[in-house]
Amino acid sequence: MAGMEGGSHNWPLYCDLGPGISMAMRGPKIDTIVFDLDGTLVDTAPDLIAALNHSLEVLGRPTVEPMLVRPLAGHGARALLDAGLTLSGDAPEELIARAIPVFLEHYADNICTFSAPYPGLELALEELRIEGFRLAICTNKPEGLANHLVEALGWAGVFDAIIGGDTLPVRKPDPLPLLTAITQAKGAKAIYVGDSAVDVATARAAAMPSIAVGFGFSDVCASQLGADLHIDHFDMLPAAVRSIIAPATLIAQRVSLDLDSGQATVAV
Ligand SMILES: O=C(O)COP(=O)(O)O
Ligand SMILES: [Mg+2]
Repeated sequence: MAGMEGGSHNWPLYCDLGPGISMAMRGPKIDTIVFDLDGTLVDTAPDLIAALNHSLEVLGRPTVEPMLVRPLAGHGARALLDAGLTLSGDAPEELIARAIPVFLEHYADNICTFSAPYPGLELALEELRIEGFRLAICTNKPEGLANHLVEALGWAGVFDAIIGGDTLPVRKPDPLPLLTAITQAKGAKAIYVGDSAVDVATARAAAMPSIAVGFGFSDVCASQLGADLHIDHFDMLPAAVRSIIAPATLIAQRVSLDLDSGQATVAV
């Protein structure tokens, strides 16, 4: 680890470890893993884009190639409709407003036709549960749709809390939905796992570490999202969680040994 060779180091050594790791060291112990939903737990893009294309057909507009709008799949109905309409001309507000209920009705009726959890997710959740973590969802998807999807996937009871984009007066990147998810899950502190820059910003605003997944909807590479760690497959998640928590525990213990003497140094 950078800066740990050579016997002892002046406080604060944790600065070498990145902002999320240093946040993990302060205050209560991490006991909860909170997940974003669209593009993180579940590949919902096919059903969202099917709802978009249905809405475009109803409006008499041409349908779109899924790959053209996939990066917007985690940005909500309005952004998808705006992009879908713009591709074939204009996207006036009045048309978007008319299309939103059409989109939402079709999506609600077909929420889990093609949507599927990302590979390795269920095993990773089980492993985290066995290690004693609480599990929660913090998504910008409307809460009703989030609950509907979770039930359709057979996940009733898997998560200790589900906070949607309309659960509170504010949504991500405001930290309140993430903090509320932790409180509702009866946790104290979390790592937030997400697929977008908004998710990383939310974790940062809540002073919590984040892990970015590289298989979601973002067109920015996961390593560039500013998260503390990034993973390409859910089988890497339990180790990523441990590697955020373990060095913090290790260093905190070594630092506390020397805090008694008033000399905040770390013995290696
Ligand atoms: O549906 C949305 O608006 C975004 O959903 P997400 O926050 O789970 O990515
Ligand atoms: Mg997302």
